[in-house]
Amino acid sequence: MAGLATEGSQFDADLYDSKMNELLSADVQDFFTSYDEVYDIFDATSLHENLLRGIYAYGFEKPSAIQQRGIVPFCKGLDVIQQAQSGTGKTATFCSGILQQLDYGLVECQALVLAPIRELARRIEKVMRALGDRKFMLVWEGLALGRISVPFLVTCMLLLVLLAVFLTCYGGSPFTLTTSRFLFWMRLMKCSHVASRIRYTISFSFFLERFKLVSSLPQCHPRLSKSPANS
Ligand SMILES: Nc1ncnc2c1ncn2[C@@H]1O[C@H](COP(=O)(O)OP(=O)(O)OP(=O)(O)O)[C@@H](O)[C@H]1O
Repeated sequence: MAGLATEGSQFDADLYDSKMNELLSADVQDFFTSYDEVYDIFDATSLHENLLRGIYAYGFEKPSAIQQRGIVPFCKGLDVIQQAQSGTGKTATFCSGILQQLDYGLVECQALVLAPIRELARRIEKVMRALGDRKFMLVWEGLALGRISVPFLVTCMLLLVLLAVFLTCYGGSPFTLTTSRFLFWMRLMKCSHVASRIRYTISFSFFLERFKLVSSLPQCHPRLSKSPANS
Protein backbone atom coordinates (compact mmCIF):
# COMPACT_ATOMS: atom_id res chain seq x y z
CA MET A 1 0.00 0.00 0.00
CA ALA A 2 1.33 3.44 -0.87
CA GLY A 3 2.35 5.59 2.08
CA LEU A 4 0.48 8.75 2.96
CA ALA A 5 1.64 11.86 1.15
CA THR A 6 3.33 14.36 3.39
CA GLU A 7 1.57 17.63 3.87
CA GLY A 8 2.10 20.03 0.99
CA SER A 9 3.73 17.39 -1.22
CA GLN A 10 3.20 17.63 -4.97
CA PHE A 11 2.24 14.90 -7.42
CA ASP A 12 5.38 13.01 -8.36
CA ALA A 13 4.95 11.48 -11.85
CA ASP A 14 8.05 9.24 -11.55
CA LEU A 15 6.95 7.89 -8.21
CA TYR A 16 3.46 7.31 -9.59
CA ASP A 17 4.84 5.41 -12.60
CA SER A 18 7.10 3.23 -10.51
CA LYS A 19 4.28 2.46 -8.08
CA MET A 20 1.92 1.55 -10.93
CA ASN A 21 4.56 -0.70 -12.50
CA GLU A 22 5.09 -2.35 -9.15
CA LEU A 23 1.34 -2.93 -8.74
CA LEU A 24 0.87 -4.21 -12.30
CA SER A 25 3.73 -6.65 -12.01
CA ALA A 26 2.49 -7.95 -8.66
CA ASP A 27 0.65 -11.26 -8.72
CA VAL A 28 -2.71 -9.98 -7.60
CA GLN A 29 -5.56 -11.99 -9.05
CA ASP A 30 -8.26 -9.37 -8.66
CA PHE A 31 -6.33 -6.68 -10.47
CA PHE A 32 -7.51 -6.06 -14.03
CA THR A 33 -6.11 -3.36 -16.23
CA SER A 34 -9.04 -3.52 -18.64
CA TYR A 35 -12.52 -4.95 -18.78
CA ASP A 36 -13.44 -6.11 -22.22
CA GLU A 37 -17.06 -7.21 -21.89
CA VAL A 38 -19.50 -4.93 -23.71
CA TYR A 39 -23.25 -4.92 -23.07
CA ASP A 40 -25.00 -2.94 -25.75
CA ILE A 41 -28.50 -3.11 -24.27
CA PHE A 42 -29.50 -2.36 -20.67
CA ASP A 43 -31.43 -5.64 -20.42
CA ALA A 44 -28.19 -7.57 -20.86
CA THR A 45 -26.54 -5.93 -17.85
CA SER A 46 -28.58 -7.96 -15.33
CA LEU A 47 -29.70 -4.87 -13.47
CA HIS A 48 -32.68 -5.22 -11.13
CA GLU A 49 -36.05 -4.94 -12.82
CA ASN A 50 -36.94 -1.82 -10.84
CA LEU A 51 -33.66 -0.19 -11.74
CA LEU A 52 -34.18 -1.00 -15.41
CA ARG A 53 -37.62 0.51 -15.17
CA GLY A 54 -36.11 3.68 -13.65
CA ILE A 55 -33.52 3.85 -16.43
CA TYR A 56 -36.08 3.52 -19.21
CA ALA A 57 -38.46 5.93 -17.47
CA TYR A 58 -35.60 8.47 -17.32
CA GLY A 59 -35.47 8.30 -21.11
CA PHE A 60 -32.41 6.12 -21.66
CA GLU A 61 -33.02 3.56 -24.39
CA LYS A 62 -29.54 2.29 -25.09
CA PRO A 63 -26.40 2.43 -22.91
CA SER A 64 -23.70 4.84 -23.98
CA ALA A 65 -20.22 3.46 -24.72
CA ILE A 66 -18.96 4.02 -21.18
CA GLN A 67 -22.15 2.52 -19.75
CA GLN A 68 -21.80 -0.54 -21.99
CA ARG A 69 -18.41 -1.21 -20.42
CA GLY A 70 -18.67 0.35 -16.97
CA ILE A 71 -21.96 -0.76 -15.41
CA VAL A 72 -21.33 -4.49 -15.13
CA PRO A 73 -17.87 -4.44 -13.46
CA PHE A 74 -19.23 -1.81 -11.08
CA CYS A 75 -22.17 -4.06 -10.24
CA LYS A 76 -19.78 -6.92 -9.55
CA GLY A 77 -18.32 -4.88 -6.73
CA LEU A 78 -15.02 -4.13 -8.43
CA ASP A 79 -13.31 -0.79 -7.96
CA VAL A 80 -13.73 0.87 -11.33
CA ILE A 81 -11.79 3.76 -12.79
CA GLN A 82 -13.67 5.38 -15.66
CA GLN A 83 -12.31 7.99 -17.97
CA ALA A 84 -14.44 9.54 -20.70
CA GLN A 85 -15.31 12.92 -22.11
CA SER A 86 -17.84 15.10 -20.40
CA GLY A 87 -21.47 14.27 -21.12
CA THR A 88 -20.88 10.65 -22.10
CA GLY A 89 -22.90 9.10 -19.28
CA LYS A 90 -20.40 8.42 -16.48
CA THR A 91 -22.78 9.65 -13.78
CA ALA A 92 -25.53 7.23 -14.76
CA THR A 93 -22.91 4.46 -14.91
CA PHE A 94 -21.78 4.70 -11.32
CA CYS A 95 -25.28 5.57 -10.10
CA SER A 96 -26.59 2.33 -11.63
CA GLY A 97 -23.64 0.42 -10.17
CA ILE A 98 -24.34 1.76 -6.69
CA LEU A 99 -28.11 1.30 -6.88
CA GLN A 100 -27.69 -2.27 -8.08
CA GLN A 101 -25.62 -3.15 -5.00
CA LEU A 102 -27.94 -1.67 -2.39
CA ASP A 103 -29.80 -4.00 -0.09
CA TYR A 104 -33.27 -2.51 -0.35
CA GLY A 105 -34.37 -4.19 2.85
CA LEU A 106 -31.72 -2.44 4.93
CA VAL A 107 -32.53 0.98 6.32
CA GLU A 108 -29.03 2.33 6.84
CA CYS A 109 -26.36 4.20 4.96
CA GLN A 110 -24.92 1.87 2.33
CA ALA A 111 -23.22 4.22 -0.09
CA LEU A 112 -21.41 7.52 0.06
CA VAL A 113 -20.73 9.58 -3.08
CA LEU A 114 -18.21 12.39 -2.80
CA ALA A 115 -18.29 15.18 -5.39
CA PRO A 116 -15.86 18.08 -5.60
CA ILE A 117 -18.48 20.73 -6.32
CA ARG A 118 -22.02 21.40 -5.15
CA GLU A 119 -23.59 21.47 -8.63
CA LEU A 120 -22.16 18.06 -9.41
CA ALA A 121 -23.46 16.71 -6.08
CA ARG A 122 -26.92 18.03 -6.96
CA ARG A 123 -26.75 16.44 -10.42
CA ILE A 124 -25.71 13.08 -8.96
CA GLU A 125 -28.51 13.26 -6.40
CA LYS A 126 -31.01 13.98 -9.17
CA VAL A 127 -29.89 11.00 -11.24
CA MET A 128 -29.87 8.73 -8.16
CA ARG A 129 -33.40 9.73 -7.27
CA ALA A 130 -34.62 9.38 -10.86
CA LEU A 131 -33.10 5.96 -11.43
CA GLY A 132 -33.45 4.44 -8.01
CA ASP A 133 -36.20 6.21 -6.17
CA ARG A 134 -34.29 5.62 -2.91
CA LYS A 135 -33.61 7.89 0.05
CA PHE A 136 -30.60 10.12 -0.47
CA MET A 137 -29.22 12.77 1.79
CA LEU A 138 -27.45 15.65 0.14
CA VAL A 139 -24.78 17.17 2.39
CA TRP A 140 -22.46 19.88 1.25
CA GLU A 141 -19.65 21.98 2.63
CA GLY A 142 -19.65 19.60 5.57
CA LEU A 143 -22.26 21.58 7.47
CA ALA A 144 -25.17 23.03 5.56
CA LEU A 145 -28.18 21.29 4.11
CA GLY A 146 -30.43 22.81 1.51
CA ARG A 147 -29.71 25.72 -0.71
CA ILE A 148 -28.28 28.15 1.84
CA SER A 149 -24.62 27.89 2.88
CA VAL A 150 -23.21 28.45 6.36
CA PRO A 151 -21.30 31.69 5.56
CA PHE A 152 -24.51 33.12 4.12
CA LEU A 153 -26.47 32.12 7.21
CA VAL A 154 -23.88 33.62 9.56
CA THR A 155 -23.85 36.87 7.58
CA CYS A 156 -27.66 37.05 7.66
CA MET A 157 -27.68 36.36 11.38
CA LEU A 158 -25.13 39.06 12.13
CA LEU A 159 -26.94 41.60 9.99
CA LEU A 160 -30.24 40.83 11.67
CA VAL A 161 -28.72 41.07 15.16
CA LEU A 162 -27.19 44.43 14.26
CA LEU A 163 -30.48 45.63 12.84
CA ALA A 164 -32.40 44.48 15.91
CA VAL A 165 -29.89 46.15 18.26
CA PHE A 166 -30.00 49.35 16.25
CA LEU A 167 -33.79 49.49 16.16
CA THR A 168 -34.07 48.66 19.86
CA CYS A 169 -31.62 51.40 20.82
CA TYR A 170 -32.99 53.92 18.33
CA GLY A 171 -36.50 53.42 19.70
CA GLY A 172 -35.34 54.88 23.04
CA SER A 173 -35.88 51.76 25.08
CA PRO A 174 -33.02 50.21 27.02
CA PHE A 175 -31.12 47.39 25.34
CA THR A 176 -33.18 44.34 26.15
CA LEU A 177 -32.77 42.02 23.22
CA THR A 178 -34.59 38.85 24.08
CA THR A 179 -34.80 35.73 21.94
CA SER A 180 -38.44 36.32 21.16
CA ARG A 181 -37.71 39.85 20.06
CA PHE A 182 -34.89 38.60 17.90
CA LEU A 183 -37.14 35.99 16.30
CA PHE A 184 -39.80 38.69 15.89
CA TRP A 185 -37.36 40.73 13.86
CA MET A 186 -36.39 37.67 11.90
CA ARG A 187 -40.06 37.07 11.04
CA LEU A 188 -40.57 40.71 10.29
CA MET A 189 -37.76 40.50 7.79
CA LYS A 190 -39.47 37.42 6.30
CA CYS A 191 -36.44 35.37 7.27
CA SER A 192 -38.04 32.73 9.43
CA HIS A 193 -36.85 30.04 7.01
CA VAL A 194 -33.30 31.28 7.62
CA ALA A 195 -33.89 31.04 11.36
CA SER A 196 -35.09 27.46 11.09
CA ARG A 197 -32.07 26.51 8.99
CA ILE A 198 -29.73 28.14 11.53
CA ARG A 199 -31.42 26.22 14.32
CA TYR A 200 -31.08 22.94 12.40
CA THR A 201 -27.47 23.55 11.36
CA ILE A 202 -26.33 24.14 14.93
CA SER A 203 -28.60 21.49 16.41
CA PHE A 204 -27.34 18.35 18.06
CA SER A 205 -29.54 16.13 15.85
CA PHE A 206 -27.72 17.31 12.72
CA PHE A 207 -24.33 16.34 14.17
CA LEU A 208 -25.80 13.04 15.36
CA GLU A 209 -27.05 12.33 11.82
CA ARG A 210 -23.61 13.00 10.37
CA PHE A 211 -21.97 10.81 13.00
CA LYS A 212 -24.38 7.95 12.28
CA LEU A 213 -23.83 8.34 8.54
CA VAL A 214 -20.04 8.11 8.80
CA SER A 215 -19.95 5.37 11.45
CA SER A 216 -22.29 3.14 9.44
CA LEU A 217 -19.95 3.04 6.45
CA PRO A 218 -18.60 -0.45 5.77
CA GLN A 219 -14.89 -1.33 5.80
CA CYS A 220 -13.26 -0.92 2.39
CA HIS A 221 -11.66 -4.04 0.88
CA PRO A 222 -9.50 -2.88 -2.02
CA ARG A 223 -10.03 -4.77 -5.23
CA LEU A 224 -8.89 -2.90 -8.25
CA SER A 225 -10.01 -2.97 -11.81
CA LYS A 226 -10.05 -0.48 -14.58
CA SER A 227 -12.54 -0.03 -17.37
CA PRO A 228 -11.32 1.09 -20.79
CA ALA A 229 -10.73 4.78 -21.12
CA ASN A 230 -12.83 5.24 -24.21
CA SER A 231 -16.20 6.88 -24.28
N1 LIG B 1 -27.80 5.97 -22.13
C1 LIG B 1 -28.19 7.22 -22.27
N2 LIG B 1 -29.15 7.52 -23.17
C2 LIG B 1 -29.58 8.79 -23.34
N3 LIG B 1 -29.09 9.86 -22.64
C3 LIG B 1 -28.14 9.61 -21.75
C4 LIG B 1 -27.63 8.29 -21.50
N4 LIG B 1 -26.69 8.37 -20.52
C5 LIG B 1 -26.60 9.66 -20.17
N5 LIG B 1 -27.46 10.41 -20.89
C6 LIG B 1 -27.67 11.85 -20.80
O1 LIG B 1 -26.47 12.47 -21.23
C7 LIG B 1 -26.23 13.64 -20.47
C8 LIG B 1 -24.85 13.56 -19.83
O2 LIG B 1 -24.79 12.44 -18.97
P1 LIG B 1 -23.89 12.44 -17.66
O3 LIG B 1 -24.10 13.69 -16.89
O4 LIG B 1 -24.12 11.13 -16.97
O5 LIG B 1 -22.45 12.47 -18.30
P2 LIG B 1 -21.05 12.58 -17.56
O6 LIG B 1 -20.09 11.81 -18.39
O7 LIG B 1 -21.21 12.16 -16.15
O8 LIG B 1 -20.77 14.13 -17.66
P3 LIG B 1 -19.74 14.99 -16.78
O9 LIG B 1 -18.37 14.45 -17.09
O10 LIG B 1 -19.95 16.37 -17.29
O11 LIG B 1 -20.14 14.81 -15.35
C9 LIG B 1 -27.32 13.72 -19.42
O12 LIG B 1 -28.30 14.62 -19.86
C10 LIG B 1 -27.89 12.32 -19.38
O13 LIG B 1 -29.25 12.34 -19.02
